[in-house]
Amino acid sequence: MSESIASYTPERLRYLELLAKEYPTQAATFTEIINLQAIVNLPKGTEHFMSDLHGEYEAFYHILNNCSGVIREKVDLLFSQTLTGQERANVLTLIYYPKEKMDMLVREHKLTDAWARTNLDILLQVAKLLSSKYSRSRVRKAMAPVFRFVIDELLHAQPEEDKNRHAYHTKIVDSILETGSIREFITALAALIKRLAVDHLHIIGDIYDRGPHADKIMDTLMQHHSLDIQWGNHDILWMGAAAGSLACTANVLRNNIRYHNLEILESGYGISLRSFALFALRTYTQDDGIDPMVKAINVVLSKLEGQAIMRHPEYGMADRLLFHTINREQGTILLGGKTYALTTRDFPTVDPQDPYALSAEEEKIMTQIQTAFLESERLQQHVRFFYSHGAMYCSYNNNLLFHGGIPLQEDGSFKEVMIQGKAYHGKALMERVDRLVRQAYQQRDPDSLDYMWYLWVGIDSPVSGRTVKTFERSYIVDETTWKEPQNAYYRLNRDKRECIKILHEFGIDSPQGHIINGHTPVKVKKGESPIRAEGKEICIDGGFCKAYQGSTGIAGYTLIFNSHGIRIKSHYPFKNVAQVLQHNADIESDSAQIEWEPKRLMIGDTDEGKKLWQMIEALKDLLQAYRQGSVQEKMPAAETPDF
Ligand SMILES: O=P(O)(O)OC[C@H]1O[C@](O)(COP(=O)(O)O)[C@@H](O)[C@@H]1O
Ligand SMILES: [Mn+2]
Repeated sequence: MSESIASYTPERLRYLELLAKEYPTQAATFTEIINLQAIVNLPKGTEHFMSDLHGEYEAFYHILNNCSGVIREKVDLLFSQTLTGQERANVLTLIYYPKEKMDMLVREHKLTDAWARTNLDILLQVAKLLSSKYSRSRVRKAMAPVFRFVIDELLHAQPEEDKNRHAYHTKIVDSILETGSIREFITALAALIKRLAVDHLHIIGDIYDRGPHADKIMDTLMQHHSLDIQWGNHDILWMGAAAGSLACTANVLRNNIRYHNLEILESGYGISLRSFALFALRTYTQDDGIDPMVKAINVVLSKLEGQAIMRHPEYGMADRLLFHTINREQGTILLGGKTYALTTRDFPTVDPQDPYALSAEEEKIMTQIQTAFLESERLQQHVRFFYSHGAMYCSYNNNLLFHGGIPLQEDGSFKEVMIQGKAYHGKALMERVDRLVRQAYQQRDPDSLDYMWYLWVGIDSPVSGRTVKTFERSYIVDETTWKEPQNAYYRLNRDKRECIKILHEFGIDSPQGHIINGHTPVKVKKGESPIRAEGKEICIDGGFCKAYQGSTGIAGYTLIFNSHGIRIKSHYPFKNVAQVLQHNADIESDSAQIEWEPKRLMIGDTDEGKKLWQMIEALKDLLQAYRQGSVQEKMPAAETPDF
C-alpha cells in the first residue's frame, strides 16, 4: 500500500523538528503515541472543590487526610464483609495519620510484625483499588521515590499468581520488617492512597480570616501535588496588605483583632502588634465595653478608607464618607439625612477640621506595621504562592470557578465597570482585574494598591460584590443600617438562563457546564440548597468557619467531580486530631449525587485530554514525516547500525 506524501507548512515543519528532539526516532514516536492513546482512554481523574476555609486549619487538614470521606467509602467497599466497624475505623485512622497512629501503637506495644503484615496487606488492597484508574507509570510517579520499586512490585502481585512470585513478595515484606522500615513504608503507602484518591484540588477562595490558622493551610497547600486557587475577598485583602496597601492592612488588622486571632500575625508572620496595643490602651477608654484595640483600628480604618474614597471619585463611593458626619457630643451620626445613635463617643484621635487624617502616632504605628507586612518572609512566600497558583477565575473541564460573582446589571446584562479609565465587562473584566491584582504586587503603584482595597469593599468587585458597611456594623445601634446591598448577580444567579449566559461568555457551552463558587454561606437550616439555577450554579460555602456554622447548619462542603458525575459532601463539625487518634472520630459526611454523566468521562474528554489529542496528532504527523523523509531520525549513537 502506498502512503500519500504529506506536505507541511514551514511552521509545522519547524514544530515537527522541535518535537523530533524529544522523539528522535520512529520507535520513540510510536511508543509515545501508544502511551498517550492508552492514557486518553482511562477514566478522568477525580477533582475535589472546597471554598471559604477561613483559617480552619484542623478541619481542613482532616478533610484533606480523609479525602473528603472518599477513603472511608473505599475501605467500606473492600472490607465491609471481612472487617468489623472498629477494625475498619482503625485502618482509616492509620491512613489519615500514619505517624501519630503508629506512635500510639508503639506506646501501647501493639506494633507487632503480625499487625504490620495484616495492615500492609489491607493498605495494599486499598491502594490497588484506587490505582486501577491510572496508568501504571502515573501511579509509580505518585509514590515516594525510595519505596517506588517495592510498592510497584507489591501492587502488581496477583494472589493467584504462581508460588515463586508469592514467595518473592513474602520475601519483600520480610525484608521490610527485618530492616525496620515498616513505619516509613506504611507512611509512604498511606500517602499514595491519599494522593490517588484526589487527582486535583480546587480552592475557591477565602482561605484567610475568622479562623485562627490560614498560615498553616497555606503551608499545607504548598505541599499539594496539584491544585488551583481562585482568590477570595479575604485573600485579596491579605495580598493587598502584603503589597503595602495601608487600607488593606487596616482591614486585615480589624478582622483579626475582632476574632482574637493575633497569633497568625504575631507568631505566624512575625508582625508585632505591641505598639498598636499599647497605643490603643493609652488612647481609648474601656467605659463603653468596647475593646480599645477594636476602637483604635476602627478609627484608623475609617480614616484610611475615607482617604482612598477621596482619591478615587470613579469608585462612586462618596456616600461612604461617614466620618465627618459624627456628632461626638451627642454620640450620633447623620446618615442619608437621618440621625442614628452610636455605641461609642470615643473618637479621641479625630480632628474635626480634618477627620480623615491619621494622627501623628497612628501614622507612625501604621507605617511600622506596613513595613512588617512587607518584610515578613513567610507571608511573602504565601502570597507568592497565591500568585503562582491563583487567579480571578478558572475554566476547568466545563466548570467555571470564581469566588464571588460576575458584576451584572439589574436586567441581567453584564455590568460595565470602569478600570483606569476604560470600561470592561464579563470575561474581559475578570481578566483586567486579574492583571491589576498582579500589577499591585509587581509594581506596588498607589492606583492598583487602592484597587486591591476596592475589591474588598466594592459592589462592582467580582470577589465582594457588596457595599461593605464596616462602620455601621461596628457602631450604629440600628441594625437596618447594617444591610450590605449586593450586586444583582447574587439574585440573578438563581436563574438557569442567566448562568448559561455567563458560562457562554467564558466559552463553556457544554450542557454539563456549571458555575462553581463560594462567598455566600448556604443556610441549610433555613432550607437553602447549594444547588441553584436548576443545577447550573453550585455554591459550596458551607461554613468551615465556626462563626457561621450556626446558620449554615453544617461545617463545610466538598464537591467531588469524578468520571461518573458530580456529587456533594456535607461535612459535620470536626473535634480535633486527638479525638481521631483516641476514638477514631472521623468527620461524618453526607453525600448527595448532583448529576450523572451521560457516559463515563475519560481523560480524552477533559481539557487535559484535548491537549493530549493534539499531541497524538502531532506525533502522528512526525511519524509520517520520518517515513517520507521530511524529518530525519537521529539514532542514539549506540544503536547506529554498524556497516
Ligand atoms: O466574604 P465574606 O466571608 O462574606 O466576608 C465579608 C463580610 O465580612 C464582613 O466584614 C462582616 O464580617 P463579620 O460577620 O465577621 O463581622 C462584612 O462586612 C463583609 O461583607
Ligand atoms: Mn468571601
